[in-house]
Amino acid sequence: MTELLVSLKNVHKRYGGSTVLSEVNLELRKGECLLLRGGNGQGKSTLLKLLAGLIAPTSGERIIVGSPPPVIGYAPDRLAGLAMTSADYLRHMGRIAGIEPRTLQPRILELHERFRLDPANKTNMRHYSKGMLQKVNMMQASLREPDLLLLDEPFSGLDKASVEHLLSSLQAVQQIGTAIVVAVHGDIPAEYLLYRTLLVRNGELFLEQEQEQEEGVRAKGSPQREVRYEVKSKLDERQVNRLELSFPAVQLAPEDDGCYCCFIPESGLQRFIAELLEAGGILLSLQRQEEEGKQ
Ligand SMILES: Nc1ncnc2c1ncn2[C@@H]1O[C@H](COP(=O)(O)OP(=O)(O)OP(=O)(O)O)[C@@H](O)[C@H]1O
Repeated sequence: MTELLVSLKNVHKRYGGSTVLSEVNLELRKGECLLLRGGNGQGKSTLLKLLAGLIAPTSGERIIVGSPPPVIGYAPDRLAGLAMTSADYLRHMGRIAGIEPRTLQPRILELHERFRLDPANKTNMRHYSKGMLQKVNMMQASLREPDLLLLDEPFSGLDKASVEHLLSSLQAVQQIGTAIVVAVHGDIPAEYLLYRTLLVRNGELFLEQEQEQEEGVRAKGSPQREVRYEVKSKLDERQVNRLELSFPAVQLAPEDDGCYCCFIPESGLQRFIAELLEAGGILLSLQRQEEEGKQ
């Protein structure tokens, strides 16, 4: 399995007399994406804050793995419109986070470019739209190139094009090995992201699904294309079981020559290969396929 970053072991959280989370056990690994779904007041934000280390469990443990420990970026559910520009805000936050000025400035420019905001915009953030504030919120969380990115309702206030753009940015972030946890109310059109979904209900976590979408995130007007990889490998039974457990949505089909073949969407390839090799499997061939997607 890929590297463990953070785990919660038998965590309970109470506010006053009321229990918000009970017996939460959760492991987050490099490069994975976890969607936390649930209605209002079910405990999603509380869980994100526990993972971020911003609040302590009432009982149970939060374990951080690695030396140096993983960098964690956290974007709360909303950012207040402050009387400063986005670049000034990020400069402040970067200094507080201990980023050196010569690294900070290019990082701020890069994040403005990634989230399509103008770094030279002199407008105060208090005049920003909800969507623009949401972007600055995520830029703040991404300042230190986090190993784990925790996002609370990042899509609220974003129009369709911005949601699609954010999803493709998250895909790029996941592909370089960053783990992402996103709290949302409903479903998200998370094409290309390989993720598993946990439902937070009455303080407990329920595994919903591991989702693998093969349709691409599409820029308006561009042709719709699906990219996937045909992976052929030599695996024993134990290795097949391990891969099936980690990637329930992927079918490992036995071939006549005793090898296994499966199709992996581009977004999940890196994680799948890492797991296959770590389990001791032998990679025989990898073939890229690109075809017209369905309308
Ligand atoms: N600091 C706090 N003090 C007391 N109660 C709190 C505190 N923070 C959260 N709660 C309560 O804990 C419960 C879970 O809140 P939380 O914000 O984690 O839910 P949520 O699933 O994120 O909800 P939403 O989707 O509405 O943001 C709610 O009943 C909330 O009122």
